[in-house]
Amino acid sequence: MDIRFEQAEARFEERIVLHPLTLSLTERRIGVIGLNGSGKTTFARMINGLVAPSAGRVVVNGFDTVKDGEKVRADVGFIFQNPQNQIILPILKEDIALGLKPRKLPKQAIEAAVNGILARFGIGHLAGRRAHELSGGELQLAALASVLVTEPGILIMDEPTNQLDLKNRDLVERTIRGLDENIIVISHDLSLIADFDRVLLFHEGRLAADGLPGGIVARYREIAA
Ligand SMILES: Nc1ncnc2c1ncn2[C@@H]1O[C@H](COP(=O)(O)OP(=O)(O)OP(=O)(O)O)[C@@H](O)[C@H]1O
Repeated sequence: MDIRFEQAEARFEERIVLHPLTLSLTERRIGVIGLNGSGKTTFARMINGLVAPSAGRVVVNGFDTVKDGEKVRADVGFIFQNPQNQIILPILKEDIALGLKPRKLPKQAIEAAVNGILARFGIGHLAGRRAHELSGGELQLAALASVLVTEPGILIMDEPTNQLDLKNRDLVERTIRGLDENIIVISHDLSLIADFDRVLLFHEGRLAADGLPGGIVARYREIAA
């Protein structure tokens, strides 16, 4: 994974939400923390080009997120804060197959990929279920499956354990820990990122601290106090 922010800034209607940021990310598991409204989601959305920089640029694996937006989005999977927004088609296995449609694979290959990804997350029994019937934890695992079936090189998750009860939170946390993919996780759940390779702390639209989880979480506690 090679993500570069080069003096990249984000503004919404003249208001700076992310001050110019220069940063290179190569670690496999990166956590992003900070108070509400500190700019975390905006930062994450800039990585897959959902938010275009108002100045500077963001380059992902050699591709500019604006000029080569399609290539970047094919390689950067994004799991939104509300997994309900992730599942578009009513039946889970149909929704997961949808992500593979652009590849024009034979029917059997699509079926094998869908069954394989559902099995990987232990939700094969939910294949024929309607998305709105799933519990919060099941929905989060389904969202993971729907994004990872396309094998993105980088996976971004925006508060993946936010709306979950303790049981589902543990399940989703364990699942995230078991992922082999390059991941960037925004989280208010500090235990989730406690053993990550690098943590970024945002505060008032600036990168306030950057390093190993222990020191950065301590700094966050000072800011929050
Ligand atoms: N599309 C938008 N238009 C206008 N303002 C926006 C937009 N998206 C975000 N903002 C503003 O930018 C600031 C940073 O928001 P952002 O969602 O990046 O923060 P965050 O750290 O992810 O917050 P949270 O932890 O609450 O999800 C906020 O003040 C927010 O209101």
